[in-house]
Amino acid sequence: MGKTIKTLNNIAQVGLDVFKDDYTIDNDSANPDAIVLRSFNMHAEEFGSELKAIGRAGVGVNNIPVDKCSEQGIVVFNTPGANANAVKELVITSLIASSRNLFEGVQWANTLKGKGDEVGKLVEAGKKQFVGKEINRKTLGVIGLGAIGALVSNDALRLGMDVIAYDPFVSVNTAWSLSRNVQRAVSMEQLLAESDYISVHVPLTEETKGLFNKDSFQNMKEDVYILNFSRGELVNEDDLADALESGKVGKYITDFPSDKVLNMDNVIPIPHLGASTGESEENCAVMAARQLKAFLETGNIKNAVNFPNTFLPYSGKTRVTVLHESIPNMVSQITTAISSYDLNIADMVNRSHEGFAYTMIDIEDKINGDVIPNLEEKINLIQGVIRTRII
Ligand SMILES: NC(=O)c1ccc[n+]([C@@H]2O[C@H](COP(=O)([O-])OP(=O)(O)OC[C@H]3O[C@@H](n4cnc5c(N)ncnc54)[C@H](O)[C@@H]3O)[C@@H](O)[C@H]2O)c1
Ligand SMILES: O=C(O)CC[C@@H](O)C(=O)O
Repeated sequence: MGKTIKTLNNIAQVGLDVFKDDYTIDNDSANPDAIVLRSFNMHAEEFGSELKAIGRAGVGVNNIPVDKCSEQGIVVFNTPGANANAVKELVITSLIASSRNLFEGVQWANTLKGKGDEVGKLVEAGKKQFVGKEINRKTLGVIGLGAIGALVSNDALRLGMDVIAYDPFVSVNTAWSLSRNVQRAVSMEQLLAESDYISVHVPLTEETKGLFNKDSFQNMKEDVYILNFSRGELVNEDDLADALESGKVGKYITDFPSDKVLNMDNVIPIPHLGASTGESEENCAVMAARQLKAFLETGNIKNAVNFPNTFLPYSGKTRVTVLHESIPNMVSQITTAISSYDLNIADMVNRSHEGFAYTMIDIEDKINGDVIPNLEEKINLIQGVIRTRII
């Protein structure tokens, strides 16, 4: 049966092209099978009964009510690493450009328009206002060593910086990709105390909201430069205003300007350009679309943030997929329901992730279409089952 995809932001065409044949892209649909978005804020959205999956073409999912989605059996995907290079390039650019007062210098040079032959003389006289500092041999503190933090760390080392990093949950992938010359901070406090520049690359969660506050600013060196390409809410803006005013923070470079921050001195506001390259937008769109398509057609889950990665080779016969709570005795109740229709199981998989679980069971043959709604209903009645889909 045909499926409807709705987009809530501009999504690169090459990503939308993944949805061919049986798919319709309908941005007015009130009840799509899946939604693809970037930074659109979904917190006030109602979900249609057909909505099975949301694909975030990007990394941060703080714009999506993930808990509500889990409870309603809507799988939320993101695209880890797909825009990391784009963000890294802008972080490194901003690190150097802010150290050299490039943004302020360029802005000032533009004010000389119309000064005719005087321009050369004015430039030479005025440039002393913009004397900068070099990043070579300075210390960069990287908070969050995921896809972006690891790339930033490695490149900063290549540029001659010392790098100290903090991430209590560092993944095996990062550990493999990270230069051994990145120093591991034993605590946030150590990183804050030793860094001339701090770049933050953690998700916005209840735990990380306000990570930069009065106490953390106090721990930092005088005149530290902070780069925030993660999310604005990681920083307590009232405390930031004081830290900028006192000179504790020399510059705040942010990809997430707010009205408050725009009114502070020594802020470099960037209009959320971190992931805005053609390459990154295409990578994210294609990855999000492929993951959604695979899930809709086969039930396989890759890169969901609220349900476990789960893969079972798809035979094209009948597959029963069940999103459920991670509690005892679920698999046996589901298989009993299947057996009650005299159906033979060919293969199965069960995975769990932070309180939620996913079971996929392949039936030996294609099952009769009339059985499907009854079997679905029977499984849905099992306590702890969130959503059953028979493909
Ligand atoms: N500016 C942009 O356009 C842009 C683009 C991509 C991502 N982002 C933001 O950057 C964030 C990081 O992206 P990523 O691709 O590197 O994500 P990622 O998931 O690969 O890495 C995040 C890292 O943060 C670590 N972490 C979590 N909580 C932490 C804490 N309290 N202290 C230290 N480390 C902690 C995790 O262990 C993980 O290694 C995203 O969540 C998103 O908010 C912004
Ligand atoms: O879509 C974008 O341009 C930004 C995405 C970025 O904030 C992310 O979290 O991946």
